[in-house]
Amino acid sequence: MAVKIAVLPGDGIGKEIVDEALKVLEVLNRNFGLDATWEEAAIGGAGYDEAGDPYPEATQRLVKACDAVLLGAVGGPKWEPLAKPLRPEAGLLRIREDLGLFANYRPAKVHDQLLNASTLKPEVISGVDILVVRELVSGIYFGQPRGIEELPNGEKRGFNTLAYKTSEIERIARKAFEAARLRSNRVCSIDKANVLEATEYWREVVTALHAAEYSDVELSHMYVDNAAMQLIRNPKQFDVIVTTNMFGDILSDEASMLTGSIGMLPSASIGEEFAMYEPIHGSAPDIAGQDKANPLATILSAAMMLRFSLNRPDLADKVEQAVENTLNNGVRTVDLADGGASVSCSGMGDAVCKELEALA
Ligand SMILES: NC(=O)c1ccc[n+]([C@@H]2O[C@H](COP(=O)([O-])OP(=O)(O)OC[C@H]3O[C@@H](n4cnc5c(N)ncnc54)[C@H](O)[C@@H]3O)[C@@H](O)[C@H]2O)c1
Ligand SMILES: CC(C)[C@H](C(=O)O)[C@@H](O)C(=O)O
Ligand SMILES: [Mg+2]
Repeated sequence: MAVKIAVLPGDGIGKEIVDEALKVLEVLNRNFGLDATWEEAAIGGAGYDEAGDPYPEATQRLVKACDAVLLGAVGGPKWEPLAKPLRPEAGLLRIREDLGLFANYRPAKVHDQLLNASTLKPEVISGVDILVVRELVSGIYFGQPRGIEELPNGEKRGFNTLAYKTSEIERIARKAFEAARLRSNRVCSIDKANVLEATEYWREVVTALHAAEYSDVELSHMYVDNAAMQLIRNPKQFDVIVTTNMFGDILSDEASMLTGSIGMLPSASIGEEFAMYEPIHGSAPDIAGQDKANPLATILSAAMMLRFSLNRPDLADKVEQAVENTLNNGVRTVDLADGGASVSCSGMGDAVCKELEALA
């Protein structure tokens, strides 16, 4: 079946890493019977430069006409002086909201070949397989009121609102319980219920839903400060983590370091109707344009896209196997090389394509 992908490279290393994922899709088209086409559009700083809008109308139309969206990354110092709504990050938040992508799956799986890329002890991280399920379209990122205002005494203050409705908590918790049933059947819900009412209520709703519909799944609760510590102390205690937008943002970057590099973590953002796939990392301005970013998070995001949106779990398995084989061969981008020999971003993409071709 012919499928169409909206490709949004974005800024910084975005184009470099997305190009490598597209090479992988080309191999699948050529050798594995995938029938995918794609069309590129601008988002983030590129959208602002092209159309004065970080989520241009043409991009809005394209993403809704496609079977899935593949995104690189947005942001960079060039756009930092702009007002918040014009900044690249606003484009990313708007596409998530516009497409209703409330469930963000961020798997942190340790590859044993990369044990020495992590600063943590091998016995602590070997076998780690965590799925962070992050709420993506609500919480403090979207709560109203927000802003920077002047107080009567002339002092200024910045403020945001953290709020969660029952329906928003239930739908993300449901996704986490359902994911857990297909894995090790454990969910840890992470909150700050001891201080923040919005997450006190989060805990209450997760607990009630669990009792009503998912009592076969083992549920625990943890405060986010403890969770940040436990992720480093004993990450294997976690299977599925479900948490709020901001805590999920922070904890998934932390979890990525169990795998050796933030360049290893893919993600899928899913709603009722649309889905978008992107690495969890940003546009890495410090290495942009140097062909040294790790493209594996993006290639693995494309694998998630094949599995969840393009109805080709068989090809997702092949791509993941090709990545595994590439790592087995000792191929490393600089972030994974532990001071040893490394390949470029495109070198890593080529190596994965070669392994993929060998699986045909
Ligand atoms: N989803 C997104 O598009 C996204 C995510 C996070 C940050 N951002 C934006 O990206 C810009 C830079 O943010 P930041 O520096 O805080 O975070 P970042 O994730 O871009 O980079 C953090 C560090 O990780 C490294 N890194 C990131 N991706 C890598 C990869 N694939 N291979 C090797 N190294 C990699 C970078 O070189 C940098 O040292 C900001 O404008 C920020 O808002 C965008
Ligand atoms: C760039 C930013 C808006 C984004 C977020 O905070 O969600 C990023 O950090 C991410 O993790 O995708
Ligand atoms: Mg982030």
